[in-house]
Amino acid sequence: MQLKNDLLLRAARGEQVERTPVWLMRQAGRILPEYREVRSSVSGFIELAQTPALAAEVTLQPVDLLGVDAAIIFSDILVIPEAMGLPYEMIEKRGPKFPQTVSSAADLNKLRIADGVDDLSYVIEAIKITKKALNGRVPLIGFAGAPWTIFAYMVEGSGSKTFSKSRAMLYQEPVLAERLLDMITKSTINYLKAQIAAGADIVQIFDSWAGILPPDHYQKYALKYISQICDAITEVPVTVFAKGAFFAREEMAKLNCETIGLDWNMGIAESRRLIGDQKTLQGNLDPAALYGSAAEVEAATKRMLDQFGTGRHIANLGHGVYPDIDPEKVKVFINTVKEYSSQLREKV
Ligand SMILES: Cc1c2[nH]c(c1CCC(=O)O)Cc1[nH]c(c(CCC(=O)O)c1C)Cc1[nH]c(c(CCC(=O)O)c1C)Cc1[nH]c(c(C)c1CCC(=O)O)C2
Repeated sequence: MQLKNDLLLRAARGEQVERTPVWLMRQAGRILPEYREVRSSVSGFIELAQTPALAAEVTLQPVDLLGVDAAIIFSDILVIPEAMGLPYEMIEKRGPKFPQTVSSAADLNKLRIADGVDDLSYVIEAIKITKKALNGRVPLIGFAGAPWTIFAYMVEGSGSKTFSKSRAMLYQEPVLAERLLDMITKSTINYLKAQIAAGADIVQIFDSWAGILPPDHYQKYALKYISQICDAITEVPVTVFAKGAFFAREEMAKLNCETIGLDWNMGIAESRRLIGDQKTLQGNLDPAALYGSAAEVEAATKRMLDQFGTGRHIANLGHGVYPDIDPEKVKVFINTVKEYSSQLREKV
């Protein structure tokens, strides 16, 4: 179906756009009272994510209520370990927890490569329902975690300040680590292809824990596998967001992807210089900027847009929106992008 608003896809491919498209990482979630209401009607996050009609409903909320230029399917990156045989729990106010983890070949031998269709049929179903309900209004973003970030959760069993267990495995058991990374990569390719077949118009790979690896390990244990995913996904544009990987920007420019996400520590002009003009850049307002007054949010958003200019850009925050941000401030961010980026193009 022809999309009515395909700004995001055109910007990703480097085509001319009338204004900069805008969406927010983690837009489907706790910032909206409407989300919390749906969430409270079920036992918790996992039940919500596994009930396709409700997952579709909360995916649509930011499109209807905030006016973003894309929907992102409501799910989590941790559905992949679960589909491989390592279930997770989501502990209220604390985050994800894996009752079992991977620390030996015996643990790894119990896992399988996810096929992405049968194992994750609830996500696929949610995508189909969402696409129908969107009726072409905006594109739908599919996503997955990057292999390194998924590996880190599977080995560690939860979030961590240092991820020292998962980093230790790279030194102590590199062959085992590579086997696990390879299984995650194959599962992720299957999963992203299933999302695309169900209707995802673009996919994003989240490498949230990129920033804890040294550059040589990032190349060997992270980018190598991201690169395999980028090469395998030929159907739709791909965005790679590697939080904290400022040291890898030149290497990332070589990936077979359309868009590179920037976090808020990454300088915009410097990133453009390192990455070149063959990629679209996505980001990168400090998520904490939305704690400012409406006038401050507007000013900060304009400064960001001035720096990106009218080149290849998708506006976003530098990481996910914080749960206690006032949705009104999110609207100021979105509306400023829409209005000011149109004005910038009228000037040239
Ligand atoms: C690292 C990571 C996770 N999940 C995700 C990442 C990568 C992005 C990033 O770096 O933030 C990605 C994710 N998680 C969720 C989405 C939904 C789509 C969206 O709006 O972006 C996406 C894209 C829903 C969610 N995932 C989670 C929630 C909150 C659960 C709830 O409603 O109680 C939501 C809406 C839970 C989650 N899931 C995860 C953590 C650490 C937590 C707990 C902390 C937190 O709440 O942010 C793992």
